[in-house]
Amino acid sequence: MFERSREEYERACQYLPGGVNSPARSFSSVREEPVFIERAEGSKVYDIDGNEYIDFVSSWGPMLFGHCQEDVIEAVSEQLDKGTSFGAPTIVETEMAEEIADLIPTVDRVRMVNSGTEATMSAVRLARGYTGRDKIIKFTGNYHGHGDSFLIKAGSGPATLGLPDSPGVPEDLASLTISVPYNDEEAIQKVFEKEGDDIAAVILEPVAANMGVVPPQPGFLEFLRRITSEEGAVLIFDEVMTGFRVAAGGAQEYYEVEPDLTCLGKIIGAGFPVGAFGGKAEIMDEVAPKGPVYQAGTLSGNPLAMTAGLEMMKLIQQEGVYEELKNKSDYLREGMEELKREIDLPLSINQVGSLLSLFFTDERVVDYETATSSDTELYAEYFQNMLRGGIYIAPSQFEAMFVSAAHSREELDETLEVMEASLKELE
Ligand SMILES: Cc1ncc(COP(=O)(O)O)c(C=O)c1O
Ligand SMILES: NCC(=O)CCC(=O)O
Repeated sequence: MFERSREEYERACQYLPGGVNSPARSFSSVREEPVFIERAEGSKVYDIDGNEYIDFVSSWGPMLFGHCQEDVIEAVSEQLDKGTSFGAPTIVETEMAEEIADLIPTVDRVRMVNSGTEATMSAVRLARGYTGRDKIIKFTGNYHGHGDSFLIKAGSGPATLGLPDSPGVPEDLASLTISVPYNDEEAIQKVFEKEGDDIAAVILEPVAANMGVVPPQPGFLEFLRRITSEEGAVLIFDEVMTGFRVAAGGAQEYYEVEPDLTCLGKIIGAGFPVGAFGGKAEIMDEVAPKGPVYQAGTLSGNPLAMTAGLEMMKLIQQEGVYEELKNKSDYLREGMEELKREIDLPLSINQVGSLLSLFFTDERVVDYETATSSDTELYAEYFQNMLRGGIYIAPSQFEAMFVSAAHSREELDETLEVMEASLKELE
C-alpha cells in the first residue's frame, strides 16, 4: 500500500534530517513511515502510491475551506503573472492589514512575517522592548513555534518526540522563560508575586491545541487579562492556530477577552508561508522603522501570500461559515461521543469549534499533565488503523484534528465508520 512512499522516505533520509523538513511530519511516534503526498483537493489528500485520504491535518490548520479552493487559486495565478516578490510596498499588504484590523478589534496595526514562529518571536521582542523587562511566562504544553524562548516545556513536535526542552537553547535565555501549568491561576499568581516587576509578557494559546485540544477553563483568560493589566505585563494571544478558525475574530472574539498583542499565521496565508503580529498602535509603533524594536524580512508581506490571504479573508466573511464549521464539528464530536459510550477503551474528547481531539485516557484533559496521561501506544495503533482506512490524522496524540468547510456529511460519516473499526480493533 505504501511501497513508493517507503522508497522515497529512504531517499529523503539521506538528504534531510529524519527525512522531513519539520519534525511534526515524522511518523516515528506512531511507529510508521510518513506517506508522501502528491496532490490535494477539497477535503482529500492523495499520496504517491495512489491512496486517497480524508484529510484532518489540513496542512496543520490553514485549509479552512479545503485544498485548492478555487478563488484562492485563481487570485494567486493572476498574481503569479505580475511577479512573485518585489521587496517593496504593495497595495495588497495594506488591504490585508486593513482586513485583519477590521476583523480583530484589538489590532490597530500589523506587521506581516513569514511563519508563526516569526510572529511569536517578534511579539515577545516587542513586549520586552515596550516594557523594558526580560522575563516571560508561557504555559507547559503550549507551542509557539521553534524560537529559543519557547522551547521550554513545549507542546506539539517537541512533546511528541520527548524533546520539550531543546539542546542549543542557552541556559541564560531559557531562565528568562517561566513555564506554568495551563489553566492554573494560582501558579501564575505566585510567579507575579515573586517576580512581577520582571515579567514583560504572558504568552499563551487561548485555546491550547498543541497538547491535543485543551480549552481554557471558564474565567482563565479573564484572570490573565486582569493580572497582566495590574502588573504592567503585555498579554499576548498566540492565535496562529485559533485565528480565523474558532471565529472570524479568533479566540478573543469567541471568549470576549482582549489581549494586547495577537500572533497570527496559518489561515491568513491560505497555505502560503505567512504569519503576522499586531495590536494596539501604542505598542506596535515601537516596531522599526517607526520605533526602535527591530524586526524585518526579505519576503515579509510577499505578494503571493498576501493575495492568497486576502481571498481567505473574503471567504471567512461569507454568511454562515462558522455556523457550518461548528455544525460539522459538533456532528463529528457527537459521533465520537457515541463511540466512546459503545467501546471499552479509556477515551476523552475535547472540542472547541472546528478543533477536536480524542485522548486515550479516562481523565478529563485540562492541562499538560492530564493530556500526557493519554496512552500514546494506543494512539499509535489507532493512527495506523485510521491511515489504512483512508483517514489522515496527525501522527501524534498531541495535535488537533482540523475540520474544514470542505468536509461533507458523507465524509464525516465515513470517518466515524473507520474510527469505530479502528477503535474496536484496540479493545
Ligand atoms: C499556536 C502556534 N503558534 C505558533 C506556531 C508556529 O507556527 P509555524 O509552524 O508557522 O512557525 C504554531 C504551529 O506551528 C502554533 O500552533
Ligand atoms: N500543531 C503543530 C504545528 O502546527 C506545527 C507543524 C509543524 O511544525 O510542522
